Amino acid sequence: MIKLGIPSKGRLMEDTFAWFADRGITLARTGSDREYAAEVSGIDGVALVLLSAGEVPRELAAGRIHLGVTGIDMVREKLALWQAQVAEIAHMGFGHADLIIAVPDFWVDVATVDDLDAVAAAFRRKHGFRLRIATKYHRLVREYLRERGVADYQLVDSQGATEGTVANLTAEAVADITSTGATLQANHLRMLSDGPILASQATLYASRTADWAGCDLAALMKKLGLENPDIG
Ligand SMILES: Nc1ncnc2c1ncn2[C@@H]1O[C@H](COP(=O)(O)OP(=O)(O)OP(=O)(O)O)[C@@H](O)[C@H]1O
Ligand SMILES: O=P(O)(O)OC[C@H]1O[C@H](OP(=O)(O)OP(=O)(O)O)[C@H](O)[C@@H]1O
Repeated sequence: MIKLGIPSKGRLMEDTFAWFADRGITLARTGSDREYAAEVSGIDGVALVLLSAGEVPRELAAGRIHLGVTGIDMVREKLALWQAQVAEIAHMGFGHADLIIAVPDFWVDVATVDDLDAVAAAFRRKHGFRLRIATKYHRLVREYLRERGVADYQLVDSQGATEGTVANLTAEAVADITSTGATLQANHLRMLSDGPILASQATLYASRTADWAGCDLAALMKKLGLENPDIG
């Protein structure tokens, strides 16, 4: 059996169901709204596992699921050497979101990462502690700022409602996902103009560590109209 892990709720789940339905595979939740059980029809040998989008990378890396749907941001944040552990099979064309850094609107002198760097040094001298950036994307933000030579900052962990941290005075800036920009605007934040740290969308991944014996991946790929991936 190929174990296919998909997000258990929300738009990501609905859009995943629709993406597979367009290709002749019906995924459906069974039981009550609260029961995380599901079934697959239109192809044999595939079992569905419903789980949080954030857990899909770990389950793929551990080989507990063969295939999984989640955002590119989730995989690159959670798996250090993601290419060794998973293969990107298909970008699915939904769940588009950009990981960005945003600062308060009234920081009129800060438009770019270079400006943020300058302000960060001044901030530390003035306040005696490093400028705080709230995020749940620790790995991606650290990597990005290191590559740009920004060092005078600290990350503050925020697993949700990240844009609220500035008004709550627990951070001076945020690094989070944005789609329409409405949440940033409502919280009086403005993204830096350098472009996103990462452009994410929902993606179908295959595990390189799972035991594929007895799994007919070729049949599934054919049904989905995709090339057979090299998962080594
Ligand atoms: N506003 C948005 N528009 C489009 N995609 C988004 C948006 N917010 C988050 N996403 C994407 O949805 C995926 C799941 O994000 P989310 O943070 O909701 O996952 P999660 O925390 O694992 O979910 P759960 O609430 O089940 O724990 C990520 O890949 C992210 O890029
Ligand atoms: O640019 P927008 O269209 O406004 O979307 C961006 C928001 O969507 C996500 O939050 P989500 O609703 O998933 O909740 P979260 O705060 O728990 O992450 C993300 O973390 C932003 O807060």
